[in-house]
Amino acid sequence: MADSAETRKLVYLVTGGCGFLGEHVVRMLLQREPRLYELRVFDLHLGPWLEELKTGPVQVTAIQGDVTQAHEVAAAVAGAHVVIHTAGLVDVFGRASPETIYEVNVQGTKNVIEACVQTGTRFLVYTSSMEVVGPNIKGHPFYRGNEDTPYEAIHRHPYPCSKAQAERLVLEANGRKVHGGLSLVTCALRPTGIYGEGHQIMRDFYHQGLRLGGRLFRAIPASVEHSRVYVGNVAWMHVLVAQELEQRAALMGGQVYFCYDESPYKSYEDFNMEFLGPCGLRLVDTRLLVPYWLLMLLATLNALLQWLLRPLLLYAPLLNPYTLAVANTTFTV
Ligand SMILES: NC(=O)c1ccc[n+]([C@@H]2O[C@H](COP(=O)([O-])OP(=O)(O)OC[C@H]3O[C@@H](n4cnc5c(N)ncnc54)[C@H](O)[C@@H]3O)[C@@H](O)[C@H]2O)c1
Ligand SMILES: CC(C)[C@@H](O)CC[C@@H](C)[C@H]1CC[C@H]2[C@@H]3[C@H](O)C=C4C[C@@H](O)CC[C@]4(C)[C@H]3CC[C@]12C
Repeated sequence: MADSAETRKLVYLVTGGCGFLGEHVVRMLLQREPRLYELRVFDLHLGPWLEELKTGPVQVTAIQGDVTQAHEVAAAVAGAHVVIHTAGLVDVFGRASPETIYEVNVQGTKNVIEACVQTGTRFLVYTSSMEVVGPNIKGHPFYRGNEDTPYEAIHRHPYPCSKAQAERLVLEANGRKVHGGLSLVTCALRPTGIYGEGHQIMRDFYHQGLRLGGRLFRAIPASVEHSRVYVGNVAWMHVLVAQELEQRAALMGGQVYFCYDESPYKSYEDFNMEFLGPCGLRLVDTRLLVPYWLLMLLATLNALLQWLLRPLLLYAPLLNPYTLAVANTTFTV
């Protein structure tokens, strides 16, 4: 589409816009949304890379703010046509308290919804997660499932519980009257395990491998499959949903969609090795040496150590009972 001033009229707000996914959403909007007039990037921690984005035709507004603070959210939302809400505390390693996870992921989402209602913003896209569905606490596999597949979504961990609550709030808010009398249109996207440029967990595996002399030790059978999805495709999915939400409000409003892009079904560790192998790491199969019960014991010891050391330092290894259970349960969409 021709780049002309009259086509540029939309104001987008991306919360969590400096995060792993958020940054890709910001860059995708600048590349693929020709109607963009202003792009507001709202985050607790603003990245220095934002400065380089301010030289283009779109007004990029960096807003340092906290989604748990309703007034800061309302100020950022006011005047926006579309909100893409990616901000969240993605913590399954015990770094944050359950209360903090709830405060950010649930209360923060409530604040975004109420800000849309109060200021008249009609379109809200929420970044939910596969974990809203599973794996559940019973370790039931979810094999090539979709949004309609029956599954007992029972959770105890603060992160999936908070994502499930937030997603429900977003979907229930669909159809609420916003300031000005029109209806709010909401949609939630459930990415599976995202990978790509800037993925911190992939970095953590890489550095763990370096510490172990270029080796990573297989904890999960290759037969366990996880769906993974490239971050650029997840960003594109968010832009597509945002662009279609107005024209297809009746079809998409209040709906939830898994995000998957045909990335190979592999175990989490084997999938990571697609990238870590070429970086010089190798995956050593130690399952004969370290049976599952011993892994669970080590994971439990890690959790105990984390609890004991908390007053002194943050000990948050990749292996804990929750991450082991999730890694060890097939979840493919
Ligand atoms: N990474 C994945 O595999 C994955 C998969 C499915 C869904 N998700 C969801 O995608 C979203 C983004 O995840 P990510 O992997 O990019 O995580 P991330 O931690 O890289 O990004 C989250 C961003 O939110 C910001 N943030 C956190 N608390 C905030 C607050 N109180 N106020 C304002 N900003 C705050 C952080 O500063 C960060 O920039 C999250 O909602 C997460 O639940 C992630
Ligand atoms: C130490 C081994 C047992 C190792 O295999 C553990 C891997 C573990 C850190 C990851 C296995 C599955 C990952 C989760 C999954 O990809 C989906 C997620 C949903 C998303 O919303 C946030 C990230 C995550 C919880 C992701 C986190 C890392 C794993 C648990």
